[in-house]
Amino acid sequence: MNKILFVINPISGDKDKTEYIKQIDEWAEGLELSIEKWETTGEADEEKLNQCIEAFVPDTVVAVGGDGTVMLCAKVLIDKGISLGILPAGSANGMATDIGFPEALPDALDLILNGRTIAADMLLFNGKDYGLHISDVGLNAGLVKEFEEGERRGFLGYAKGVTSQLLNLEKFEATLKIGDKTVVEEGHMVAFANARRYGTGAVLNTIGKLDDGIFEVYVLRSLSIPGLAGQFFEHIDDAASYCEVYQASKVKVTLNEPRFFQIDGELMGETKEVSVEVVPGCLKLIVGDDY
Ligand SMILES: Nc1ncnc2c1ncn2[C@@H]1O[C@H](COP(=O)(O)OP(=O)(O)OP(=O)(O)O)[C@@H](O)[C@H]1O
Repeated sequence: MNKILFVINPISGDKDKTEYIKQIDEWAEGLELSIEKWETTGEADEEKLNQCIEAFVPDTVVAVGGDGTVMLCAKVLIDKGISLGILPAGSANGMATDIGFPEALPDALDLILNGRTIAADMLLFNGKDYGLHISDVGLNAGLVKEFEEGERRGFLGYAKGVTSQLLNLEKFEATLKIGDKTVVEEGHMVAFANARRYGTGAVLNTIGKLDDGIFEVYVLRSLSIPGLAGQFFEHIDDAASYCEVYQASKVKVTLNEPRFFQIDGELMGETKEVSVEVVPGCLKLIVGDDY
């Protein structure tokens, strides 16, 4: 019998999960399934989830939450051969959108049961932290910092923080060592993309695939209105001068001055150096029909 573990984040997206749980129960009725539900607590979840998986031994784990919940499950499932599915229920559902998971609960549940899986790559940062989606140093990580502080300082504080980030935008120099090639770039952000778009919908590249054994290093050289518009309307001009995209399986980036760094939306503080390598095909991931 197919065993499915639902990992439910009760606070994600500020959404009450009672309706999700009710629909999961109704869906499972009459199907040859053994299901279990487990709620995240926000503390030592990785360790607790590991124990839960060891005890239940599921065939599939389903993240019911946002990108943070997907990431938690992905980390725990590395090299385990257990499929990962998503019921998008966060404020940011970048990963679910990217791989074509439907937002409607019945459709997402149907995909979990009948969908195709791929052997997805993950990214390993500085030899210790895993990422699945998009991570970066510079502008976007600075905005993540303002957002996190803004939650404590209220909306006005947040707006002030974002404005100051954008008004005091300074370029930095980044030396990228990709294989035996070294390039020096100047810009506002260096992003490491296993996928194509941020949770906000902003598209970083149109060539990335989760299961190609490589990732894209995106350098935002300057902020341009056509460039920003392109990111939101998916008309990325690959020959544009405001950005550059490199493909790599391993990269070391050294900055001339420290900048904020974030992995899949989680702020890692300031840094002058980031090394990234791909961990190929380590995650069995359910994807949408059109992915
Ligand atoms: N029971 C809980 N109580 C408080 N925080 C929790 C709980 N369970 C998980 N969390 C926190 O939820 C975050 C992940 O949320 P997730 O990304 O899935 O949803 P989200 O609504 O998109 O959140 P965010 O907007 O913060 O990214 C993690 O920081 C995790 O520690």
